[in-house]
Amino acid sequence: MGHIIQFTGLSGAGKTTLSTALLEWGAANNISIKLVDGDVYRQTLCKDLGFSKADRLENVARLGAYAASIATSYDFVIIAAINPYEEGRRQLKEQYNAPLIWIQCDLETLISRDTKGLYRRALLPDGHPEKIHNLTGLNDTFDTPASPDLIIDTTRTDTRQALASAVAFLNQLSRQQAPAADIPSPTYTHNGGQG
Ligand SMILES: Nc1ncnc2c1ncn2[C@@H]1O[C@H](COP(=O)(O)OS(=O)(=O)O)[C@@H](OP(=O)(O)O)[C@H]1O
Ligand SMILES: Nc1ncnc2c1ncn2[C@@H]1O[C@H](COP(=O)(O)OP(=O)(O)O)[C@@H](O)[C@H]1O
Repeated sequence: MGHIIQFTGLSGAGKTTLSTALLEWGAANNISIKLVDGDVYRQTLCKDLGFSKADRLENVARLGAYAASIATSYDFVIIAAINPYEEGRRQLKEQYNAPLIWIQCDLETLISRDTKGLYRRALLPDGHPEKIHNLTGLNDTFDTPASPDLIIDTTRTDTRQALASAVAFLNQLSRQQAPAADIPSPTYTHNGGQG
């Protein structure tokens, strides 16, 4: 049974970038990792869901159930969703023993990155036809994680540093929960990210 790990973090914080880096690292080190990315599964498994609190909690619950259903086939399954509510995070932790990694980033930096144009739209004046009224962290709830198992602040670190922290965490998790399995140190050479 592989470890299920949950991410939390605002849009643009770096959940997908870090996960992709982890997948590359895993492929290079014979560690099987499956990425369950909220943004992607909203096109399939969760395409009936919107962004109300109830729908976001349902979304995260479905991703958790899916991750659990495939966890025997991988060393790690990463749920990379915004996952904005403590209630949803606690549920994944209790049900699947899934540690929480907070991919943190200042709002100011997110607004300047704005890779998908969502922050620009959320900052439009009321009444504008393109305005988004429920963008997490800007005009919708993001509960501050009360007890994350790891915080990776992408405001101040580049992707390589973020990856090193995540790999160290996975390594520790393997040692704690399955002493026989050890994970090699990172040999990551990707140039993506800032800094
Ligand atoms: N209003 C609003 N708030 C937040 N996010 C929005 C919104 N509208 C669209 N998007 C896009 O949906 C992606 C978030 O999906 P998640 O499944 O991760 O969200 S959640 O965990 O259910 O809150 C998120 O993907 P990421 O940018 O990868 O985080 C956005 O691209
Ligand atoms: N340390 C870092 N870790 C991850 N992404 C970073 C980092 N520093 C800068 N970035 C950039 O931030 C953006 C994050 O986008 P993305 O990974 O799609 O975020 P999310 O999946 O959380 O919405 C990318 O353009 C990425 O290059």
